[in-house]
Amino acid sequence: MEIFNYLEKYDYEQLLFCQDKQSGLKAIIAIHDTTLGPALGGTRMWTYASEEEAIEDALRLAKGMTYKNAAAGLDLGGGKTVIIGDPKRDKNPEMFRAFGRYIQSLSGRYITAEDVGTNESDMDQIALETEYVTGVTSYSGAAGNPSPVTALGIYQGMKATAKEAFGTESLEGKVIAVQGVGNVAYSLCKLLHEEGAELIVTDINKNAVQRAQNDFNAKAVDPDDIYDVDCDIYAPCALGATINDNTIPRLKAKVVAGSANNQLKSHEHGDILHQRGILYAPDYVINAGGVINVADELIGYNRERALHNVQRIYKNLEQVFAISNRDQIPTYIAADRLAEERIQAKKNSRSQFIINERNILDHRQ
Ligand SMILES: NC(=O)c1ccc[n+]([C@@H]2O[C@H](COP(=O)([O-])OP(=O)(O)OC[C@H]3O[C@@H](n4cnc5c(N)ncnc54)[C@H](O)[C@@H]3O)[C@@H](O)[C@H]2O)c1
Ligand SMILES: CC(C)C[C@H](N)C(=O)O
Repeated sequence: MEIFNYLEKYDYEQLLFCQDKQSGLKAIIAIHDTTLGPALGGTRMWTYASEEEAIEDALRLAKGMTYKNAAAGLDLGGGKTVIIGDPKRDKNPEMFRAFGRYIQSLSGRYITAEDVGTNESDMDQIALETEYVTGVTSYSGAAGNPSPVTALGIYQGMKATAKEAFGTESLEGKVIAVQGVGNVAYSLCKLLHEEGAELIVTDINKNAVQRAQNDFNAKAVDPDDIYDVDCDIYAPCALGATINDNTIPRLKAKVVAGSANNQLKSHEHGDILHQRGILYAPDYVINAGGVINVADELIGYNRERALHNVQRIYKNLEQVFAISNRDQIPTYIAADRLAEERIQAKKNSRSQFIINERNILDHRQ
């Protein structure tokens, strides 16, 4: 990968490599854009096949956070970290403390939180070294695990998408295929089950599947079969790029709405969904509940306010569908426009986030 060419092409600000031999930390922090404020984005721990794959993931996820935070109306820029390693085998507290010191060295340009492979205890370790971490449990007024709130946002967004696609927001009796029943999707399935939706689930983790079968009467299929099932809604809630050349022709759903980041393998797959009349709820608009929740920590966490703000996802999606209908464009382009307009408006008055000016962190107690 020609790194500077890539950074220039998608206008990234910064890419950092952090190494700590003692703890085994190998982290890549990508800061995409800090026009709206400090970059907030989670830390993913994953076993990447190569360093290049890890860099690419950090970069793609960081850009997604810029758009997510902008579309959610937050005064925050976009960044993300990936830690190379197996979260089940390679984690240790010292690793997250070393990572915390690297975050601290950025003086607030980047703030972290949970993502796939990391949890509240990891954030608590990071918090021992830096204040620039959210989703922690270790002090009063902490937001804790963002996943249930992300699930609430997906649920709201799925209802808005169903209203657009089926003419009713009710999910009762709808058949919903859920790929990956981890932290977010378990809470999502609970809400869907309570509303009377029929669930078909899959996961590479058999225990996760079993739990969904027991708790929500879900039907289970093998991981690769989820694309072929007869359903109304496909909810990708595992990893990214599952909307691609191989899977689109197999989808029976009229709606794609789930929690995974970077669901489209590339932009053209958003075009193909549009041409086929499959309504796509842009990933970073529908899955913003978690970041809206942890961002509230920065101004003194208030659960009621955070949950109230998460309800905005319904309206944000209505706005995306309205732009898409008005301009006859795919929903992913409509969402990008929404986010880019907000960033551009701010850019007209100032560019990068510099810590020594008034900003969202001023409220931190
Ligand atoms: N946790 C949050 O608050 C949050 C917020 C926004 C977006 N997201 C995104 O939502 C997705 C899920 O996040 P999570 O926190 O629930 O993660 P998680 O790790 O708890 O759950 C993911 C699940 O997907 C399963 N999985 C992985 N590959 C699979 C495959 N090929 N087929 C089927 N199942 C597979 C895993 O076994 C796991 O159970 C991720 O893409 C994450 O980036 C999460
Ligand atoms: C809680 C958030 C800061 C991070 C979350 N994993 C996301 O992708 O939105």
